Amino acid sequence: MSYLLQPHANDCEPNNSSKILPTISEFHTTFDVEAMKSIETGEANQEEGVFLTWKDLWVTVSNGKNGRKPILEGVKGYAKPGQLLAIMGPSGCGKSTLLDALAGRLSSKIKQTGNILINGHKQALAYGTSAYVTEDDTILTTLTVGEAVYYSAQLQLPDSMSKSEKKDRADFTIREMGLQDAVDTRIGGCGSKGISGGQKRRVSICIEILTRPKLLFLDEPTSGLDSAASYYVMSRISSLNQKDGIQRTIIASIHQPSNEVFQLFHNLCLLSSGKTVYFGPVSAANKFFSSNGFPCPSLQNPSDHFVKTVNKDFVQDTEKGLAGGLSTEESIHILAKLYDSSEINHQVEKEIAQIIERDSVSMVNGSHANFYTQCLILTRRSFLNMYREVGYYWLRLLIYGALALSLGTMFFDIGSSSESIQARGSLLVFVVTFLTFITVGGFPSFVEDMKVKVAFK
Ligand SMILES: Nc1ncnc2c1ncn2[C@@H]1O[C@H](COP(=O)(O)OP(=O)(O)OP(=O)(O)O)[C@@H](O)[C@H]1O
Repeated sequence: MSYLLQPHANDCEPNNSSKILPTISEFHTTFDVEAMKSIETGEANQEEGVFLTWKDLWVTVSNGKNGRKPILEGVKGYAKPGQLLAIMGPSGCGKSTLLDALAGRLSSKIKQTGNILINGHKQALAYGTSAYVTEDDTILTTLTVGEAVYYSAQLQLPDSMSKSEKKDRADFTIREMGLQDAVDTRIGGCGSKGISGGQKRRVSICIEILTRPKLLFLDEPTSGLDSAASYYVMSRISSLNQKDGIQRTIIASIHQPSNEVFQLFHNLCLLSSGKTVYFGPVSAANKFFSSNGFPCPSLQNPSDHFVKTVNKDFVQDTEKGLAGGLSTEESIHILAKLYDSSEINHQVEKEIAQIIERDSVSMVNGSHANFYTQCLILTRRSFLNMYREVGYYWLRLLIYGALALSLGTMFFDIGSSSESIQARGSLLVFVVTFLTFITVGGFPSFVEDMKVKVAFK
């Protein structure tokens, strides 16, 4: 298992330039007791990873009176344990839709046909086997990194695990994502600076991998990050399998990976207007493009070249051009046709057939905390959030104090005559109305809290 202790050559955190490579002692703490236990007992090897295949996948949406508009047009592909698949393409080509379809998250208004098979069978993903990291980081900004992950662990992990085991899992996952130095730092948001964008992405991923899912979907994991931070986030994700011994299947939609990030992926699914232009090994993509008349110019990032070649949103300068001065539309059409008849496509079809034919174990449903524990944890987390939010408790307390003082002076010593009954009534109506209106002010905070709770499902 010596490879487990090999740090990645460029594993550096951009916000912490003094710490270019983790020290040996850090690596020893990263691969701590939990990882070693699961590796020693062979726990990870006993359980099979998730093989995902999809074929003839069509996704359509209603287009008003004009019938239905296709978003994905008969795409196919596969994802295997221990491998990273990148879904790439120009904006609006259907990356998120494909990811949502594979994760079973499409809304009921969207129609989907075709075969999506998990371990060769049509089955729903069992609880705890998959996780989906959305593009937006839905984390409570008032919590520290440690608190956010620990509360999540208490909510998501089963009651059969003790509190200390949940804490250990949370600590281990934090170290896995390289967040140990930021554990006591608040997440922060607009108005209160907290952890960096890259760290925020890693906290979101941390929360999602707490249940040790074997299938991980990531929607734009590097959006909004500079190239160094993107590399750091993606290299952490790609090294997860080596760290805890779980052979994860990782599928990520990604916009503009740097060359270093691109090389971390095993397979590439390149889409254009919902059609597959290329699906196959990342290492073979360059050869496929160059042998078909679209060589990557020297000094250009291959992934940029692929996306640029299949992007028809902007008029290309055909003189400078794509191969032979073709329009982008024609180039995409040619590439898609050449791919269909290519050896890579045949290999993909063979691979899909082999995955479907394999003998596979059906997935076991995991469990999460029971209703009572969830209520308790959510109340505690919500209280902490409101306690730290200045505008929630403390500003209100100040307003209530000022109001009590002014009402007290106005209605001081109103006596016990019959006129005072009317004054008492007015006071009561005013106080009730005021309290009702000020309660509405707490609604935005409640909505934020709701988003985080929904994200846990
Ligand atoms: N529910 C929907 N109703 C109508 N059109 C939709 C719906 N969902 C997606 N689309 C359309 O499908 C296309 C693909 O959308 P999708 O979000 O998958 O693209 P994307 O490749 O992820 O884009 P980006 O990279 O910009 O996030 C877009 O043109 C979008 O407008």
